[in-house]
Amino acid sequence: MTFMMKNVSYSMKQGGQYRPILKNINLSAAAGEFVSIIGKSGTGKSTMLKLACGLEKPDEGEILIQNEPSVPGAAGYMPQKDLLLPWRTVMDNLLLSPEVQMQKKEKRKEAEALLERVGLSAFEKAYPHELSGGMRQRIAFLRTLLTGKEVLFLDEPFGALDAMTKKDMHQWMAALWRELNKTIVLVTHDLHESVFLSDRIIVLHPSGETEEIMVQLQRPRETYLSPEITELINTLESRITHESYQSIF
Ligand SMILES: Nc1ncnc2c1ncn2[C@@H]1O[C@H](COP(=O)(O)OP(=O)(O)OP(=O)(O)O)[C@@H](O)[C@H]1O
Repeated sequence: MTFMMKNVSYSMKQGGQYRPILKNINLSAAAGEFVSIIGKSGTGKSTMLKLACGLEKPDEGEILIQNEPSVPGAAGYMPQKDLLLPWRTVMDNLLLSPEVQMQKKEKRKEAEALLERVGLSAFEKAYPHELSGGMRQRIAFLRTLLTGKEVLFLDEPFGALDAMTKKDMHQWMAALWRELNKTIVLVTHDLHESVFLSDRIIVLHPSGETEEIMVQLQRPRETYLSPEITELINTLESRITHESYQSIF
């Protein structure tokens, strides 16, 4: 497995007391796999990603990226907010990460090629405020890609986009993922998005338990709500709200 979380538990200090957030989590992704994490708000999805990429340490358990303990920088991470620096151009934003800065010359060439590949070359010298929301998210994703990591953790990258732009982004992401053969773990609230993009979907319950649903739809997938897609979305919705997974804490 390219990414693995084994028996991970994590609690957080809230109001002077530690409260368990994640309990005994087991999660993995094989090389080139696309895995989504869904679940009610506050169940700990973003926390799971921060643990996965080494930004937080678990109370118990083990987290491995390509068979090595996860440390910051072992994987690519795209946080919820795109965090493009407003005073830097698109190119300068792309070259921002410390690991990219170390090989700036090669990475600039790679960045140019990536911009070309996704049709954004004309915006190399633009500033973030000159871009649409969808473009900003594309640039933020390219910045994560430029780190050259095999495993990428994406926290709700399309959450703030309107429905039409989101649909375009889903197709864009699906095509790019297929082409680049990266391992992607995505947190999302959008069930259609999880079905459209994923090989496997993990439902994180308020109890801290997880449940796994395989998506066996052929690729490339329909962008409209076909009966198969609708059925899967309904299944996911019923799993998220399932009675037997009420909080045990
Ligand atoms: N800095 C913090 N200090 C204390 N508690 C926190 C902190 N950040 C998050 N939490 C708590 O940890 C729990 C999990 O938060 P997290 O953001 O991981 O959930 P989530 O499933 O990603 O939520 P959402 O879907 O709303 O983004 C929540 O109950 C939240 O209140």
